[in-house]
Amino acid sequence: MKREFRKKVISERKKQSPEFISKNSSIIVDKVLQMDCIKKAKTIMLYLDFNNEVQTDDLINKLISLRKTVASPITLKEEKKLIPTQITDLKNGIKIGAYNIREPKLECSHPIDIKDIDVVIVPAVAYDTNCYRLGYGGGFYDRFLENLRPDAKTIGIAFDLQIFDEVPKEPHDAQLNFIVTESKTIIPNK
Ligand SMILES: Nc1nc2c(c(=O)[nH]1)N(C=O)[C@@H](CNc1ccc(C(=O)N[C@@H](CCC(=O)O)C(=O)O)cc1)CN2
Ligand SMILES: Nc1ncnc2c1ncn2[C@@H]1O[C@H](COP(=O)(O)OP(=O)(O)OP(=O)(O)O)[C@@H](O)[C@H]1O
Repeated sequence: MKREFRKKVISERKKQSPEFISKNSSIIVDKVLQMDCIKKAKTIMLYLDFNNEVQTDDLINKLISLRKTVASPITLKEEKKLIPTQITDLKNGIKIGAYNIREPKLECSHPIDIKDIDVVIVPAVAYDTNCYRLGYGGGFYDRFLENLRPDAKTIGIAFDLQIFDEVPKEPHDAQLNFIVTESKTIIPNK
């Protein structure tokens, strides 16, 4: 169920043009920067995009220039773990990591205590209209989000084509506080 759904959405997203991806990413980034929880946050974790995900480089640069502490995950494939690690410079502090996804170089930086994170901007393959998320199938974010401070906020960013009335889900699947797309902001209805 999850597998086929994933494949379908990933292939649909892959078909989008570079212009579509960059134009809509920039709309989404502007909306995220207006959010209250982002304005208030001191420490923000967000992903480095791959495979036509909503692009985050501009958002990272803006948050750094606003003097936020910005962290991205280092992925430990075997342990199925994400290590949030500070980024101070997207140009020099990044290398290619697990699954060919860019990640911070640990030698240039240091891990961030998960309890210091105020907001996490989460990647996904698909979301439903009640803010449940379907990821790539590693369970990385489900495990990670369980250990956040209870008052930390989670924001999913995605294109409209990734939003469905319902996605296949299991009891461990995370429900986020907000989803932001190029056309709307969604909050849970229950
Ligand atoms: N930008 C970004 N970073 C992220 C995630 C994400 O969704 N987006 N992840 C969200 O959790 C984690 C990585 N999760 C992933 C899990 C599986 C595959 C994947 O391509 N699997 C292949 C098998 C590849 C292999 O084993 O080498 C497959 O399923 O065919 C990719 C990413 C951590 N970092
Ligand atoms: N909190 C958790 N604790 C233990 N196992 C988990 C947890 N979350 C997920 N898993 C396991 O990890 C595997 C992948 O989960 P799932 O298919 O929900 O991943 P996903 O949310 O799509 O991926 P990701 O979070 O990496 O983007 C499943 O076998 C699931 O049982």
